[in-house]
Amino acid sequence: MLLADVVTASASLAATRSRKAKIATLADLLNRADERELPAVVAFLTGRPTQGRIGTGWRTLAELGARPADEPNLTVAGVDEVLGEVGAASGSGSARRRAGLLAELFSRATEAEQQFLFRLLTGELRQGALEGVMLDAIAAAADVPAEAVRRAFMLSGQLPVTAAAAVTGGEAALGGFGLELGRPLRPMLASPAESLDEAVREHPSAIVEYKMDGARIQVHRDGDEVHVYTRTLREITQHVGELVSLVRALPCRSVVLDGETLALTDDGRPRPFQETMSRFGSTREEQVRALLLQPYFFDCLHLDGTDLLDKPLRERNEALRRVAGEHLIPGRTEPSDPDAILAAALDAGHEGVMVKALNSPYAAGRRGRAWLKVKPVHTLDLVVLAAEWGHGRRTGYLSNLHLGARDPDGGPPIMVGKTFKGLTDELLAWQTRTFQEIETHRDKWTVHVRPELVVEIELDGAQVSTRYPGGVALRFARVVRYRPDKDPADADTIDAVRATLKGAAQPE
Ligand SMILES: Nc1ncnc2c1ncn2[C@@H]1O[C@H](COP(=O)(O)OP(=O)(O)OP(=O)(O)O)[C@@H](O)[C@H]1O
Repeated sequence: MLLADVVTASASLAATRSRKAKIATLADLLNRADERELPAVVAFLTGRPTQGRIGTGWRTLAELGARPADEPNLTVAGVDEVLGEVGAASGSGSARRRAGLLAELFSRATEAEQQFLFRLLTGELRQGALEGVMLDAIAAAADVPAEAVRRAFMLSGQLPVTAAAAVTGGEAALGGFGLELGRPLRPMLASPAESLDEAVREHPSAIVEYKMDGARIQVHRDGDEVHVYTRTLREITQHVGELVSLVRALPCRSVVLDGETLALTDDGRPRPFQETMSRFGSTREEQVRALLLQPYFFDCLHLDGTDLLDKPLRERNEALRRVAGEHLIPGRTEPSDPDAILAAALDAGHEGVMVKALNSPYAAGRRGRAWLKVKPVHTLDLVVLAAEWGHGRRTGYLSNLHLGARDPDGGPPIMVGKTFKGLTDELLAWQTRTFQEIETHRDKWTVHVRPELVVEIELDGAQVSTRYPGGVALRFARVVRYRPDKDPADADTIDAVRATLKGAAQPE
């Protein structure tokens, strides 16, 4: 298949808002692709080359300036191979080698292909929102139930692998995906509840536990081998030695645990989220010693040879207590007084509580109602689109953030407001540096960036506005923290922003 076919499909995806039309375009393309190139086609369209990030900066690519070819002749397989070589280049002279390979690739691409490759390599094409559409397209192309595709994706975490299995082996191949020790699966997520009362009414048979203010971890142990993954399935084993030793000492042979990790202050309050996240990228010994992470487990997906994913929480809970009883998330009870647990959680500096239905299976990768979160402070996770240079004390710093909500149909983020509130001096310095690394262009006041960073914003709801394309604007927005554990695909949608309109119209 020619790269040009993928580029054309990508353009038609961008040109329509209809989910049905997108699925039809994708299914048609998948059907035309050769078995061997199918994974690459899926990877390119969802903006994630199979080789992962190639470590190519925007500037390097912009400087290539290759004259475009007249006729399309690049194949998907050919491009995939070159990107593989680029990704594999290491050691001395590797930067030059990478630039050489890319220059050669770009010189063989037409103008439209150059633009596509550029956006693919800089991560600009990465549209997690397209994932749902792609899952349905795979189901349509392979003529298998969408649920079977979704389940395989949850277990493998990889769309290209799922697509190849669906198209080559049908439902039987998809059914072959199980929980595999050492292969992380997408974590189960929660839905917001209006209030604790409402949540408890919805799940009369439930447990309530703290929603702790840390970072999600998934731990796999097989014998002595332990792996630790983040919410986005990034492996962080080498950074969290203390968690590895702790899990290795648990009374079992094999286990998969789901939980939250954080470091506490001396008086037992959560340390700032930024500090916990910084541990995920560092092996510096002094940093490790200064910030010892503790795990707080809340689910057990596998124990000693038995998969528990499809078992009800009640049963998973028993396994969890048996294997990790000393490291449970606090508060966890079948509540007689849920309000007291919520009060205690807030008192201890956490966000709120979770209410989880005892009869529910573990729905990997799903944001369902089996888990309800109750948080008194309303926040939204939004994507940073740009920032303006500050004034006065903030001269020289990128300050006022332009914020976007996710388009549920897979389009680019939709701007909903700006804020410069809540930024510490440290964050100002950090964002001034970081934004210029992911800059796409700038004008006199504003530096525009690739929509990669997710920031958590506290707000007083939204108001109707003609200033922004989504018809809504944030009210009294302020930055709570950056969310490096989230992809833009995890950001809140424009619908979630609109859902806060009502509250804004009726101040308490
Ligand atoms: N007891 C708990 N059970 C499940 N998740 C918990 C718990 N305590 C803290 N968490 C965190 O909350 C997240 C689940 O909430 P949710 O599904 O709403 O994801 P989220 O969108 O990341 O939420 P938020 O932005 O509110 O942290 C988990 O990813 C985990 O990091």
